[in-house]
Amino acid sequence: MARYELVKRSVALITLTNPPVNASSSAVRHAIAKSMKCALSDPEVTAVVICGENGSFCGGADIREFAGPLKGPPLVPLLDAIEAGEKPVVAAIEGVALGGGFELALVCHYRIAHSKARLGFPEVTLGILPAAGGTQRLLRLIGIPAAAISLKLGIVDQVTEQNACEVAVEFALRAVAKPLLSRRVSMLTTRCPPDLDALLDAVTMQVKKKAPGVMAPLACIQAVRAAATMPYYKGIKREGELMATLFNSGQAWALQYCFFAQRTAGKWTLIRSAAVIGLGTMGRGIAVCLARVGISVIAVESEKKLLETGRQMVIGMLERDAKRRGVSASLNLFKFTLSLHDLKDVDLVIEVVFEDMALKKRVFQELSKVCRPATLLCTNTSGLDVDALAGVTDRPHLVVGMHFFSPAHVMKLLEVVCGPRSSSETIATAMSLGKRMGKVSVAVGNCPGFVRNRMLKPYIDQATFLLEEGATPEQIDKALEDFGFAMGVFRMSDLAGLDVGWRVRKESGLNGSDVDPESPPRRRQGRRYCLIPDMVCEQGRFGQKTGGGWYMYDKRGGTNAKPDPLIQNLLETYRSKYGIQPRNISNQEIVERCLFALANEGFGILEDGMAARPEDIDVIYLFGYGFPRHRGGPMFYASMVGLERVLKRLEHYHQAHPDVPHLKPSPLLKTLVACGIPPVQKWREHIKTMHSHL
Ligand SMILES: CC(C)(COP(=O)(O)OP(=O)(O)OC[C@H]1O[C@@H](n2cnc3c(N)ncnc32)[C@H](O)[C@@H]1OP(=O)(O)O)[C@@H](O)C(=O)NCCC(=O)NCCSC(=O)C[C@@H](O)CCCCCCCCCCCCC(=O)O
Repeated sequence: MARYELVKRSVALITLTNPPVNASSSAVRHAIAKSMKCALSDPEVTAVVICGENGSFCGGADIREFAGPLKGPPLVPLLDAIEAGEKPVVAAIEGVALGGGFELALVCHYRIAHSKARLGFPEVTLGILPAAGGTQRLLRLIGIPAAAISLKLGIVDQVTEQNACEVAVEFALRAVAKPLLSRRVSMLTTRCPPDLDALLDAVTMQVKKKAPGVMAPLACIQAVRAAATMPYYKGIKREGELMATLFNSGQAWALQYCFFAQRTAGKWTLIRSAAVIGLGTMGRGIAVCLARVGISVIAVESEKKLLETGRQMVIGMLERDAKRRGVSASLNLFKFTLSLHDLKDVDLVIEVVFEDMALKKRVFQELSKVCRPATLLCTNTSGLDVDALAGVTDRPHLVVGMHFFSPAHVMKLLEVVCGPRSSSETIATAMSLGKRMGKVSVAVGNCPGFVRNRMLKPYIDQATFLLEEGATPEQIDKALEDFGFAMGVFRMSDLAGLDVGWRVRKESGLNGSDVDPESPPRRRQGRRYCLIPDMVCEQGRFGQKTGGGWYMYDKRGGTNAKPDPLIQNLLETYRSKYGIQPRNISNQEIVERCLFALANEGFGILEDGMAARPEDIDVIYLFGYGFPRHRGGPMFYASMVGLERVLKRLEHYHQAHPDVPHLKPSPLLKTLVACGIPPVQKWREHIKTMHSHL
């Protein structure tokens, strides 16, 4: 509900995490209170920044909670305590700061707002008024009457086009040790026009004429009068009295009902029930995502023992998730079964069985027989041909890929994979289901690996080639982490597990018994191939889960990565076996080879029409691989470096490594350079092939 972390050593960053709009539910208020206590009592913390996750500061009080008994820490004392604190608190406002969200911003000592942020008090549309000090503080800040934009009014201290949170952290560091008294809005005196009574009377008349019989706007005017004529402690009391009258009024109930009715009416959905086949890690996560948004789920496994394990894990996840969100667990939405026949009435099925085409085809054939003709059939394959699966069904137009990322109930990204025969309605339904589950859904074409995994291959390949040439996993990771990734490629691979890639390489004939015995060393299928990842896996080292991978860990599942002499030894033996003279490799080369190869594949994807636009690729990398947001994503990063430079460096590296096709500059990159390097938003105009659905 709120994340607490220390940034720049001395700034406590409190991030509200209550999707979709970070409404200040009782759980959020509780988390804010706890985080503030932590920040104020920690001597290392000199300033605090409050922001909201996913581009939204806070949409105000959780209106749903108004229907029941009020629980959790009350907002007014919580906000008063923030304002009274002795450390500067800065609000970093992106998206919306509405109602209670705006009130939260007003008690912060400084406000940094993104230029597109929206601040305001829409309470009156809900039949109430801003009753957490909003009427009293805003007027003290901007006076009566007031009109114009926030910066001019002095509501915000800085407007930015950048990431508001990062700007706020820098701002907070500068605010340390500055006096706070004048920053406490409740301590200010309201600036009033001399003809206050006449002004308020005129406004009252207008309101009565425009909205006859409506109570909330009139109560707001009374609260304004209180702000103008009373000290804060009396004004806030008056605000509370007015709220108490409105809060339980039929008008407030009706208006709040309208708010939700309007949104419910817009929610025409095909998907009320779904099935998940396979209760491994992914299947369990997907099942939780579905149930979380009220979809009833039939969960299927092939064996009794697996079903029982899956059931217990799902229940545990649901209970933990519900506790975290302060709601009750929706266990009643679940049914667990061993029989596909139970799926005959569901609206949608997501297949999450083992990544084996023959097995998946059998499942899809069976689904074709048991499900009603309108049921959508989705696969969570991470790279297999969605159209080949569609081809074994009686409804290829209703087959689509829904590629979740692990852990599925946490990771925001969803790739909706459009096969050539998937209908527009099918794709639209999968996209809207993704949105409903709170995912960032991106439609992609049906090619091996789709977008994220297809691009990951050249990125990881470069990293392993650099190992062959003399680098260590630590050196490569450090260079990428300095670039901004939370984890370098090897630490990330250890976290994800090395065995999946190993199995995929075996299935593609790159390793194992299918390898052509005639192929020269370190070459497969006509191109350079690094054997080191396979050798690591052959030793049973699959990453964190086995206690060792590219690094060693203190235990299975450990997260503390330490350089492993065994890997160092393996690298040295490998290099001497293949006569490779190790060389010193610069961080610049590491970053360029990994990231330019990544972006180059992105250009290839655009050219093949497998992603609609560079922004889609960047969003996939921001939400599906933790690409550093301040770099914008791989395609934006390439544009910032300069496409001409990217092209030159790729040409240089390809010349040095002609057996690595991924380093050969893509024709689209060349075209963009040749036609004067248009901005990212215009690249689409230069793409010839476009997937019919994208
Ligand atoms: C934020 C928006 C602009 C976003 O718009 P968008 O179009 O992007 O998305 P949607 O509108 O579809 O919304 C998405 C989704 O989110 C839900 N939602 C949005 N806002 C809220 C919210 N505030 N609470 C709960 N849920 C919200 C929405 O329903 C959608 O859900 P779905 O399931 O359909 O996907 C736009 O959403 C928007 O404008 N939201 C409303 C913003 C707003 O009005 N905010 C003000 C809220 S009221 C408030 O903040 C009050 C505070 O001032 C004061 C609180 C103090 C309380 C003290 C109570 C004292 C009572 C005293 C009485 C005592 C008497 C007694 O003893 O009984």
